[in-house]
Amino acid sequence: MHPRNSYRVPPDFRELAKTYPPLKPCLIFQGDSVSIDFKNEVSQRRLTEALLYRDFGIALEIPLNRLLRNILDRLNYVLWIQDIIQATQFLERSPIRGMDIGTGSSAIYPLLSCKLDPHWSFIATDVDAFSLQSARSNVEKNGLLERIQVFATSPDAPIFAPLHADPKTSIAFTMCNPPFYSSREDVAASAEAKEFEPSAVCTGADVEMITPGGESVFVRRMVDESLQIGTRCWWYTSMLGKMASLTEVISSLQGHAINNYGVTEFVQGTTRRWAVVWSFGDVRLPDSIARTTAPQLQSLMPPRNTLRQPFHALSQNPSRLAELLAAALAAVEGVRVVPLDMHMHTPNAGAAFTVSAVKNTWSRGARRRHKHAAESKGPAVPEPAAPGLVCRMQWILPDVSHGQEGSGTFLECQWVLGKDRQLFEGFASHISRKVSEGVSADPSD
Ligand SMILES: C[S@@+](CC[C@H](N)C(=O)[O-])C[C@H]1O[C@@H](n2cnc3c(N)ncnc32)[C@H](O)[C@@H]1O
Repeated sequence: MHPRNSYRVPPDFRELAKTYPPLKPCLIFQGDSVSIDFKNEVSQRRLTEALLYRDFGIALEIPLNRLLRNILDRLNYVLWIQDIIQATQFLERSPIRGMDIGTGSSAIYPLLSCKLDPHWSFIATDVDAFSLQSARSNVEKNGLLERIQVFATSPDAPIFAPLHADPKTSIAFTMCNPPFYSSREDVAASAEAKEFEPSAVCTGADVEMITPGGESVFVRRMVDESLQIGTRCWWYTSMLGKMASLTEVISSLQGHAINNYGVTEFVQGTTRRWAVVWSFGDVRLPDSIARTTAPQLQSLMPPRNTLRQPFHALSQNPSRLAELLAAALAAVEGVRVVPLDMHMHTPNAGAAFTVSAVKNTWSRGARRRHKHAAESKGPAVPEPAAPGLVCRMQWILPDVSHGQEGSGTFLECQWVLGKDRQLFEGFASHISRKVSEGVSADPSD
């Protein structure tokens, strides 16, 4: 579960019903304990409505013939999108506009997101007339008509129809909980497999749950379409309910040479869901957002954007480490180095710098080419204006409260911006080597 998801423990149903009286008839009293019947569709909906009302001030009516099983996984997904935007907001300043593909009758993602962040707005699409009407009414009931635009589309139209309709529109992200199954038989087979799960109520309409080829085909259509939309959307994302679909979507991204992507896993009880993110921009996500530690997913993970080199010597002398790092950075020609106050964000962070480089000036080959150009006195080649690499270099100092990983001293290089992985890895290894040389030459340890 996402660390900011507050639903780690079951609610006090009695108290909840006091705040939201329509839940009262659903309460089941057994001695001192109070619960509800999770297999009862009405009870489930009242519980979801009650939590949304109490915790987010959202007034919602969930029709009995449409899906909204629980909000825990919906909240997990919204919080992960928040993480992505917050980590990369140096480019996408507020206001932030997102698009929810297949918003459903509740418009749950736009409502939750807009209640959590007053700077966010949404385009919310769907193909189902009933859901569109119900979504509009829920948006209106919550006074969010100015921030959530409900957009009717059709199954044959492009999935990102609103971006096609207006080529000037650009957005920060897309999100989607796609129809999951490929057919009624697929729904039945899945229900059978879940026979013994305690809360296996699934009462969606066919249009919500079924799409030709299932979720994998739907999301791979998104990948194909995103090639045309490109950087008019910074972060394309989708939820996935089957591990096999995740494998197929990642393989589609790799097939299109989309290397700026990430995967996360949402675990809730025995249920696992995944979400995938990709981008054509050059902003790189921290590994904490784009990679999971789940062993069975490692083969699907993108390469690391954070490289760590252990340093045991001088671990008791953070100010000397800071000097060595500053000196190694200062010795690289043509890079801009800005010191950062990382202590505000990471308690065990030592000295930290943001480094921007227009091009490779540090490798032996680059230095040789530079010397040759200077000697030949030919016409000056204009420098590119934008940096080809931005990264954050910092010391991570021992911190016993952070378990094993926090118990050593590391030089960390986090890729923040750029298209060229070799440039990033080459720079990280150059600085690491220079700092190592400085540490070895230092008589004080
Ligand atoms: C699994 S439901 C998700 C509903 C809601 N987002 C939620 O999480 O509760 C999938 C939704 O996608 C809609 N849908 C199906 N095909 C679509 C398409 N091509 N474009 C937009 N929405 C579509 C369905 O009508 C349905 O509302």
